[in-house]
Amino acid sequence: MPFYKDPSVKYKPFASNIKLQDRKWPSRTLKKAPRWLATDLRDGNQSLPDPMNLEEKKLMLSKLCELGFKEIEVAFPSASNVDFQFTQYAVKNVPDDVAIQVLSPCREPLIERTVESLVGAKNAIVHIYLATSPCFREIVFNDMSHEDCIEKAVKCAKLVRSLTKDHPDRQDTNWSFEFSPETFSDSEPEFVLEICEAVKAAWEPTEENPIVFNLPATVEMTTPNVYADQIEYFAQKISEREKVCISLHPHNDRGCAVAAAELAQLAGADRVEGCLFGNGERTGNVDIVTLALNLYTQGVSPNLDFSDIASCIEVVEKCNKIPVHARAPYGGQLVVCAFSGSHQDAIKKGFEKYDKKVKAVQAKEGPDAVVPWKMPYLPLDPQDIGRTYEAIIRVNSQSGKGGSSWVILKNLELDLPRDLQIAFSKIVQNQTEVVGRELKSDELISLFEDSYFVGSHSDAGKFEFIDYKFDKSPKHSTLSVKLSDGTTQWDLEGKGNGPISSFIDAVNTNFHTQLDVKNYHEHSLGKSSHSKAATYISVSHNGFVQWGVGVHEDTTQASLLALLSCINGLERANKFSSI
Ligand SMILES: CC(=O)SCCNC(=O)CCNC(=O)[C@H](O)C(C)(C)COP(=O)(O)OP(=O)(O)OC[C@H]1O[C@@H](n2cnc3c(N)ncnc32)[C@H](O)[C@@H]1OP(=O)(O)O
Ligand SMILES: CC(C)C(=O)C(=O)O
Repeated sequence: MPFYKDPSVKYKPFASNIKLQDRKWPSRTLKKAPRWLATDLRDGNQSLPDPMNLEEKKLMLSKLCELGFKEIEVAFPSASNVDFQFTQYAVKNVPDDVAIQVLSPCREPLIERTVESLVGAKNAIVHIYLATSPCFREIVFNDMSHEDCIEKAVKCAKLVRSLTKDHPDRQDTNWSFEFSPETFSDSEPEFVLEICEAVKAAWEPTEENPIVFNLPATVEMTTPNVYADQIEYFAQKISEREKVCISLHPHNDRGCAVAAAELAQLAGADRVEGCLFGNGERTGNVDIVTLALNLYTQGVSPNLDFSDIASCIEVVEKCNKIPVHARAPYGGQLVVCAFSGSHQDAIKKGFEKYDKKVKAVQAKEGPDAVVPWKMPYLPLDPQDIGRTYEAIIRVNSQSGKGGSSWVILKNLELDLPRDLQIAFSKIVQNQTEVVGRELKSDELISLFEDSYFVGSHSDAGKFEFIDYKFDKSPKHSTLSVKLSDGTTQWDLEGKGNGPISSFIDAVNTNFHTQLDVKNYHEHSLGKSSHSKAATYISVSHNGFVQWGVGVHEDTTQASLLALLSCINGLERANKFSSI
């Protein structure tokens, strides 16, 4: 098959059929959430290679309710017994404020079976569809005329009416009605209006219980601005607008479903149908997670709760048996991760500034005060959707010092001084090249502890710390320190104006070395009275610089451990011998 040099011989550009005067949507912004309809159990389910079994359907339904959906399309009840029975399960089990929606084609026996499945529901929406576009009328319905199409839709609307709101035995249910002119976006706009007016007249909606006209981009065929124009045109022209709820049902064939849904809401739509993480026919239905969190990050409540996105992903993956893409907006595993050095640097600095601001504002205004989010590379605070900060920064060969020091800070609470960050990042870089992949957090932590002999690794070097005694005098302090290498024990003594200089004196005198302290940093760990001190020291010896880290409840011992860490580092690099 050729990939055409001139595709216009085969594909014609979408001929926009809208003559919209004075369009309003381009200058509007989204200020409130739409009514949402989750169709994971219908459009989502019908497109799965392995449709959900009963247990999976129950799990999905319960998750959708928990997320806060108030309208859920649970099935196509005339398709199978499983769909029928599941609708009855939903009737009995959804909370009273949730409306169950089901779908049927415009085929009378199927409509009857569909409505039967809803008997006993508190709130039910019967949804019927009929394709209206020239392509479908010609190909699927064998040249069905406009008139025949309208007649069929009206007949079915009347049938639904007689089986629901006009049925004397079914008055305990709050019945609503939805009509979808399927393939709306490829249909003649005037014809869509004509068929919807006829269906509306047959149903006779009220302001309190409007009819839902769901206007699907059954197949996405053009740019989202055209869909927005089509919706604005319909919204302008349909009569009794207050008795009509305009619903969107965008598919994602061109990858623009989210944009199309957003622009079409600006154009006047009230409601959006979609699926979690964009499951659905072909490329999927519009992704409701993205739409909702797009609103959230603009400061608009989506009226859906994604505070535990991980459990949402877990349910979606279990029920659909399709993984959520690692780059799916907001939820994807990699979307809050930065591997590259400059991104990590910016995020690390961003968190330092933000945390400082939060502390200052909360000290002034109380612990519940919230600071507006301003963070390079992260449009959403990962904590808001239940993701931990540890996952944000991950380290591979593209990372710089900021990434590995962030992981150490978040896991060990060690706030490494800049020069130590640089020294450690060289060790990390070397290791990522050796293994040829990302280093996981626990590998980085081990690498750090091994390199600087901290924590449980403090015994890994040649010298082990046994004990010390420090006599402070105004002129010259004296330090006695016991070290061991497992076979020999050294009792060293040195003088200086503090424990560090005394230790250096003790080592230089005993081992005939010329150690010189270059850097010293210290901070406390933890907030309790048992908090520890973390000390970072670098020493030079014969032009070679080695960093060491010491952590201990006793500040002096923390410094001595850091010095011993330096000596063990020098020893390991064969740099700890006298000249
Ligand atoms: C865009 C959408 O997602 S629409 C929803 C689609 N979902 C599904 O189809 C899932 C459930 N469907 C099913 O299980 C089956 O299709 C059933 C049980 C409903 C019907 O099965 P069948 O009777 O075997 O019909 P079949 O599946 O072949 O459907 C095609 C028939 O429906 C007709 N049809 C298609 N859409 C509609 C409609 N909206 N209204 C009326 N008839 C329609 C077609 O013209 C065709 O009729 P024909 O056989 O006279 O040519
Ligand atoms: C039934 C309708 C709403 C549909 O699924 C579509 O057009 O994609």
